[in-house]
Amino acid sequence: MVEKIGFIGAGSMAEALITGILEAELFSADRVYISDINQERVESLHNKYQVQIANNNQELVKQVDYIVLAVKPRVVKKILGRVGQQIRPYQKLFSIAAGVTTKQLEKHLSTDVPVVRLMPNTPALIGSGATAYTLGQAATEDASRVVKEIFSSVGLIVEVKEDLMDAVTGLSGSGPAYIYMIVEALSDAGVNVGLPRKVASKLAIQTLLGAGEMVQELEKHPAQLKDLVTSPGGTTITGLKELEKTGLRSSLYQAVESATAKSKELRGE
Ligand SMILES: NC(=O)C1=CN([C@@H]2O[C@H](COP(=O)(O)OP(=O)(O)OC[C@H]3O[C@@H](n4cnc5c(N)ncnc54)[C@H](OP(=O)(O)O)[C@@H]3O)[C@@H](O)[C@H]2O)C=CC1
Ligand SMILES: O=C(O)[C@@H]1CCC=N1
Repeated sequence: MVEKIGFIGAGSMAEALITGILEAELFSADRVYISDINQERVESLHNKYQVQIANNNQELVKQVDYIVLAVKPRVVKKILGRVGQQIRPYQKLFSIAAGVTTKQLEKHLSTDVPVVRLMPNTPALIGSGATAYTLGQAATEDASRVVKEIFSSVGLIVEVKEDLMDAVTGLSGSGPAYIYMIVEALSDAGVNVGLPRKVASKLAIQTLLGAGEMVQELEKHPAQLKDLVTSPGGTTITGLKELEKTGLRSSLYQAVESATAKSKELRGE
């Protein structure tokens, strides 16, 4: 893209997105700007990716077309209180802060600044992210087109109504961590029954990848694919019985529900 993109907050998620968009060659490093209160962090990302350093958030806003707000939800208000009025209608504000609504963001801006609230996830780092977005009141088809172009370069992107953004945060925003925990637990479980750690980890990861790809490619209901693994009176049904007994399904329901509630709480209203 010929436009410039800048990240206010150069933490984990900004790094995942920067890596993904550079890898996808959507932006060159001379068109990507970062600013962060942590100067060590800024230097480290600059050295690693050759992205441009803005001395502060005000400088960044002056330099770029697209501003990605990638700070923790609790500092959004303070930052936009300082730079919000500087943002011009030809620019676009993309916020990835969990819980913070487009209305809350728009309070600090001129009424005609396009705002998009997004919820990406860390696999964007390797081009396998999942992002949902919703448009603010001044965001038109043009904002939608730009968001799709940028975020489809790092994975899947879907538009949802704003009242679903907290649920997205509980499911796919936080979801990679649930899956990493499952991989770790499966690998430990393999070690528990005698497999060497490396073998157990490799098998756990590939099983997860294979099952994920299969459910995506075959477009079958996951229960149908589960049935294919499950021989009558066999090993799988014995394992599944344990997962039902110990409540894997209800644990996941509960995790997504609590994370969704937390997303709402983070907006501080
Ligand atoms: N991590 C994830 O998987 C995802 C995160 N998000 C959202 O992205 C946002 C960032 O999350 P994440 O990357 O994990 O958080 P991080 O804490 O890793 O990154 C935020 C960065 O912003 C810096 N910062 C704090 N205050 C300012 C300021 N005034 N100006 C500029 N930079 C500042 C922080 O510095 P310091 O640490 O010194 O405070 C930190 O380096 C959050 O709102 C989160 O909800 C969305 C999707 C997924
Ligand atoms: O844990 C968090 O609050 C952020 C939002 C989604 C993923 N990480």
